[in-house]
Amino acid sequence: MGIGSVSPGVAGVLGFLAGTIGARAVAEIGTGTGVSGLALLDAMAPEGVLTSIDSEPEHQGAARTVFTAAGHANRRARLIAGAALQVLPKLSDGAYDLVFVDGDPLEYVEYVEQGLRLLRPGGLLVLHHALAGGRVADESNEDDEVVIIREALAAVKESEELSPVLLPLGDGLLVARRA
Ligand SMILES: C[S@@+](CC[C@H](N)C(=O)[O-])C[C@H]1O[C@@H](n2cnc3c(N)ncnc32)[C@H](O)[C@@H]1O
Repeated sequence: MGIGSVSPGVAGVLGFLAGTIGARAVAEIGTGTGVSGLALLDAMAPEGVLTSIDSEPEHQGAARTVFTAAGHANRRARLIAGAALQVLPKLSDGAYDLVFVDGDPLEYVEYVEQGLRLLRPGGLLVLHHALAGGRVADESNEDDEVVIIREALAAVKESEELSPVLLPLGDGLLVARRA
């Protein structure tokens, strides 16, 4: 899956979701070069803050340049360099309106668990690559990341706190609302 940015369609849906709920606090796993982050910042409440995690500081440097060029003040993007599974436990319970997952697919089960903890009631969990380009539905495919994504989707489906819909955008975008 690499470090590719979200597609324009996925960026559009992210912006639509963040704008519709008037998001003031968004957490993102996988800053990359800032394509999804920019869509979120553009659509969030004017003083809203994006907290975005990436293990590669140079990716975040590129994202910062994009955010600044678009006119977003530094205080609106809290970029945290580090491994997601080390950073996420330090973020506050129930403090986020939307959590966007676009990090390491091998960690998706833990991201779902952490995302649920971070979201306020009514908040949205959004998982990129949820269909892994059709590989998730191919029962003969047992690649590690595909198996883990299936486990993450099962955890979302089985959670009594999450109501999911799966959108055929990019290589699958799962949106789940926390009760
Ligand atoms: C698909 S890219 C994110 C693209 C970004 N959302 C965008 O639209 O521009 C995935 C990013 O996750 C980061 N990443 C991968 N594994 C990670 C981990 N365990 N912890 C934190 N970041 C990670 C990579 O460095 C990469 O920048």
